[in-house]
Amino acid sequence: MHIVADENIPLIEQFFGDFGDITRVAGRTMTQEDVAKADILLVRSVTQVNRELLEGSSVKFVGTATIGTDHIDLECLKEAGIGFASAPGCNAQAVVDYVLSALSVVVDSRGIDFRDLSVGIVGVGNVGLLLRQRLEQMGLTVLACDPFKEEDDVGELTTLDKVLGCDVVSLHTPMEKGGDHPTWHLIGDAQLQQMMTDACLINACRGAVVDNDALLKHLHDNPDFVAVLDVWEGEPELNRELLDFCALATPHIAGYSLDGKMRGTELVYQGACEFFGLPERLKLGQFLPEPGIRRVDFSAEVPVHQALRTAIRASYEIRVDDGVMRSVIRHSQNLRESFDRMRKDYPLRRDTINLKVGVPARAHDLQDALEAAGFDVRSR
Ligand SMILES: NC(=O)C1=CN([C@@H]2O[C@H](COP(=O)(O)OP(=O)(O)OC[C@H]3O[C@@H](n4cnc5c(N)ncnc54)[C@H](O)[C@@H]3O)[C@@H](O)[C@H]2O)C=CC1
Ligand SMILES: O=C(O)C(=O)[C@H](O)COP(=O)(O)O
Repeated sequence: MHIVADENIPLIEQFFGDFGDITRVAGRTMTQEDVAKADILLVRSVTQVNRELLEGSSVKFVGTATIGTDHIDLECLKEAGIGFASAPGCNAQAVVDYVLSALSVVVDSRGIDFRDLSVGIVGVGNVGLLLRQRLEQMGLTVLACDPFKEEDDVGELTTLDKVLGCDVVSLHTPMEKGGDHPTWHLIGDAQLQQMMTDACLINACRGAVVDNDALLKHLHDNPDFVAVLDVWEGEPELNRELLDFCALATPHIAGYSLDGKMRGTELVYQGACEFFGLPERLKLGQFLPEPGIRRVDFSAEVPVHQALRTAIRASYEIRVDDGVMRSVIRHSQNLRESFDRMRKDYPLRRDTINLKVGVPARAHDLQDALEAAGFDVRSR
């Protein structure tokens, strides 16, 4: 078989080497010609997989090493009898780490405790549910809405209107233009007006879930409003003025932990094995390297809130990514190229669970709080 894969998906040679020969291509500019002779096509979020791309090709299976599938014309694949797999939940942990790091900056800037915050979650799927569990265990007030979920499965649900009343609103829906509950411009002028003037909006799902023009206007009119954007309407293009108004800005890297990326490859490998009736011979565990920073230790005297902030940022520091983004975009002559370059060259980052946190055996509150935030807590 012939496999055509995006050049930025890790471990393709390791997982797909036994399937056949592999050609790597640039995902953003993938053409009909690139995929013409492929049996298996492996993509990321930057490749639009549609009728036009697949026309006349021999593709039998498409895998996307992503959670989101809005770049894939699923109807077209179904009609053509092409097998498909995505990677549900692969980088959910990384997105939750991203939101926790953003929240740590918000609480610092306000001089408050995490537990003083109410957080509204829009979309309680793999990311939203994990976030909810983490935040509730950490003692924050959480409201959530999701028209497709049952309370028995994801906990108490409320309306979007109520969620918009929280101190922080975090978006975790797919990008969907059609259906009964579309998410395209789910947050527009009317919804922003419903939020508190000093509320914080976090978007780490898809850019167009927020009307970016409306958000920019809102930020102009409400200087205390806080926007944290990982995803941008029309990316890799983005509005430089909007970036300047954001409290934290990153280039669609919320899910970019090494663990999340590699898990994405493993999941599409599993999907391909199932589709072609082949045995699964490989497991991700054999490829994941040891984490760099392995352990931080706290004394019993460290206040819980401070230990949480320190551990969260030792694991993932959103302000570093924000600083890189501002500097790169400020000097960029070519926004598209710069945006994709930051993503391609993204430094190695690990999921929170890889960070061991040492805590004295008698410091039970500290242990509980750090475990709630997702750390591997070792009592000593
Ligand atoms: N910035 C990044 O690096 C990443 C972004 N993403 C994006 O985040 C999205 C969410 O990820 P997951 O939680 O894993 O997806 P998921 O599919 O597990 O959950 C999405 C949830 O949103 C709900 N939903 C759909 N329409 C809604 C609406 N109108 N209002 C409220 N809820 C609605 C669904 O019922 C579902 O429970 C993905 O679709 C993807 O686009 C995912 C991973 C990384
Ligand atoms: O999984 C998703 O959905 C995402 O948004 C990915 O983190 C995006 O990564 P790329 O596919 O663009 O590398």
